[in-house]
Amino acid sequence: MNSFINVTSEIGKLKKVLLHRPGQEVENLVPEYLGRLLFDDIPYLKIARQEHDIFAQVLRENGVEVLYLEELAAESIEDENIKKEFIDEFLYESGITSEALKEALSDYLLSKTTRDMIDTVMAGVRKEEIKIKEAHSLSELMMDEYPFYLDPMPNLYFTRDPGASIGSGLTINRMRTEARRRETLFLKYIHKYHKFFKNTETPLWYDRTMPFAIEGGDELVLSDKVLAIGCSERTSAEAIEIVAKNLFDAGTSFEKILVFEIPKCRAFMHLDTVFTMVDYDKFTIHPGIEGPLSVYEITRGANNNLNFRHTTCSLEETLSKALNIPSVELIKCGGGDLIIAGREQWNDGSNTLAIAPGVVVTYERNYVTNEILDKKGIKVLSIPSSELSRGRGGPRCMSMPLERENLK
Ligand SMILES: NC(=O)NCCC[C@H](N)C(=O)O
Repeated sequence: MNSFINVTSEIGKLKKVLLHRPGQEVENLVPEYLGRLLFDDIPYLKIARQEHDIFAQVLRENGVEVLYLEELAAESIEDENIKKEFIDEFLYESGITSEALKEALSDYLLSKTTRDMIDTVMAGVRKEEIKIKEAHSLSELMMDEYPFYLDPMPNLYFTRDPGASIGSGLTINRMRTEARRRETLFLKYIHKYHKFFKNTETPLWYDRTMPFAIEGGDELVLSDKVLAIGCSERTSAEAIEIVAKNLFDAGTSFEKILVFEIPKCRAFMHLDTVFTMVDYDKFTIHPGIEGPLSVYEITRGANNNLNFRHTTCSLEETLSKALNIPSVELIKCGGGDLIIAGREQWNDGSNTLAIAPGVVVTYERNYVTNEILDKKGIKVLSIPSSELSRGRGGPRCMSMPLERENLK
């Protein structure tokens, strides 16, 4: 049976991608909760949307079919029973324990069209939006200062992280932080109920119910044989092992998982904050990551076990070996200049989205890195990014490829 997913590289011509157009969830960001919601500043929604629309338009103009998470999610739960199942699960995962509140929120959500309901759960529900009929408990009676019944999910426009396409399957991830954990519910329902997936067989290499954290920004498909996964602030060694085991057990083309141990801090967040592939032999990199790296290789072992090997090669050597080519070129964000690299890295200068070999989408504000890429023969399609960049993610973070052409 066919799968809806086909991603066997980071650079093969992009055919289908999943995005989320920033919505009211961004307007529910307030300074008090920025840190917990993983933002450093508040984007101006109107402009963020214009920028995001340009991103989608650039993709379309280059032959990419753009699908929206919010639309697919709504289409998946149109059936009344599925909608109720979704709401129950969503409220449970949002920590709603009081029966009266659960009822009030369910009624409120069910009174909307499915698409409005999806937008509402994404945006969050403020306390003033609903009335509880009658308080049955002290906690219902005592309204504390916290403004939301359901927290907003402002990170949804980084569709890269809740799931990842690998080969013909998906990982639906367990997000490290509470702030992003419910995001993966949408993918669960899409994978289970959407018509695109219904008559296909799309295996899951990882499932959101598993206890170990993994995020898509750490998952890079270097080729149909080699995966790179960052063991990072967001992704654990245990989850990587499970993904490796499932890929090998299913008899996929993947032969090796390279586990990059990267510093566990926000500046390095995910592996795709540190490097992204832009052409057959070219990568953009965070200048801080060049030195000898701790990399672990996972391969198939005897009796369905995994083999592990620790190496400490340079990034260059590791990547050229992985791709089976004589050498790779590492293009430093900001040309390696301390100030420029610092500034452009802060705005995701190394986080490019390749839409074909040697063709990338980047933020236009990273003009020094963009010029360097251009001089190296890379076609750079840059998009405005004053507001989108405030969420600390670039074009790769804002996109989840569903289908790429296989490389010849
Ligand atoms: N792959 C990525 O690096 N995604 C960027 C996610 C940014 C978001 N504010 C977060 O902290 O999760």
